[in-house]
Amino acid sequence: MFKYYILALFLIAIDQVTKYIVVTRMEIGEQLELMPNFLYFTSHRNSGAAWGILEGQMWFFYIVTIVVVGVVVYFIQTNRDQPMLQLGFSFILGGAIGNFIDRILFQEVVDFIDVYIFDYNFPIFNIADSALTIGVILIIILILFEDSNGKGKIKN
Ligand SMILES: CCC[C@@H]1OC(=O)[C@@H](C)C[C@H](C)CCCCC(=O)CCC[C@@H](CC)/C=C/C=C(\COC)CC[C@@H](O)[C@@H](O)C[C@H](O)CNC1=O
Repeated sequence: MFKYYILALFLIAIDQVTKYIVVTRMEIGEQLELMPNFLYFTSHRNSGAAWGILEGQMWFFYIVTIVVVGVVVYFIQTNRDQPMLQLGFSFILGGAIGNFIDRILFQEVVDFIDVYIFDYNFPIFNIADSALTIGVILIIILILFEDSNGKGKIKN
C-alpha cells in the first residue's frame, strides 16, 4: 500500500531535482539541443496551467491541486485490489504535488522539456506534467478496459 506513496515521493524528488538543475544551471530562455528538431531543454516558467491557461490564478491552482490530491488519496485507499489503478493515481499524486511545490515557492512552474512533434512545438513541460499525463492516460485505458470486459470493479 505505502509503495504507491513512496513512488509518488520518488516522482516528486526527480521532478524537483530536475527543476533545481534547470533553475541553477540555465538562464530563462536558454536552450540545450538534445536531439536536433525533436528534443531540447529550454528553461521556461509558466504561471498558468497547460498551455498557460488561467495565468497567475494561483488560488485556483492551490484549490484544484488540494482537491486532486484528496480525491487521488481516497481512490488509492479504496482500490486496494486494483494495483494498476493505484499506480495511475500515484503518478497523478506525484505530478500534482511536484507542480504544487513550485506554485507555493515561486508562484510559477519551472518547465524545460521542449519537444517538436513534426513542425508543432508542443508546450514546454516538466517531469511533473509527464507523470500527471501518464497517470491520466493509464487510468483512462484501465477504465475503458474495465468497461469493455464488463468487470466494473473500480470502486468510487
Ligand atoms: C499536465 C497537466 C498540466 C499541469 O496540471 C497541474 O499541475 C494540475 C495538478 C492542476 C492544474 C492546476 C489543473 C489542471 C488543469 C487541466 C489542464 O491543464 C489540462 C491538461 C491536459 C493535459 C493532458 C492530461 C495536457 C497536457 C499538457 C501539457 C503537459 O504535457 C506533458 C503541457 C504542459 C505545459 O503547458 C506546462 O507549461 C504546464 C505547467 O508545467 C503547469 N502544469 C500544469 O498545470
